[in-house]
Amino acid sequence: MNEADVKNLLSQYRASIDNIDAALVHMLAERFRCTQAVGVLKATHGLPPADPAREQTQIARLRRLADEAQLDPDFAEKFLNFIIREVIRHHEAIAASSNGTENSAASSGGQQTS
Ligand SMILES: C=C(O[C@@H]1C=C(C(=O)O)C=C[C@H]1O)C(=O)O
Repeated sequence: MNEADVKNLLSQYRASIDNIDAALVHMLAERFRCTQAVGVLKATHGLPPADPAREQTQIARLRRLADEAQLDPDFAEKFLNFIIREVIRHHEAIAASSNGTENSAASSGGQQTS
């Protein structure tokens, strides 16, 4: 393979990587939009920000899916835990702010400002 072919192939891979990164951002934005609404629901009804039993179910499922997809299950677990920790931080902030109705997902677009 000559230098021009290598450059061409590299830029093709990078175009796919850029598309995948964009999809990840959009998927994460949608996920956080949902979890912000869950945070408001929980705060309004006095439910705790974290649900460790639900998390265990999600982790077990994601590890299975990762394994099937030839993705390292440990990496998948770490990635999910990283996201969940951030969600719980948002839920704690929502619960701390009045009764949770003012800091709604609809009004903030799912984005945490603090
Ligand atoms: C979103 C929730 O709140 C927390 C965040 C979770 C998540 O980001 O998937 C899962 C469980 C909870 O600890 C929920 O209870 O469903």
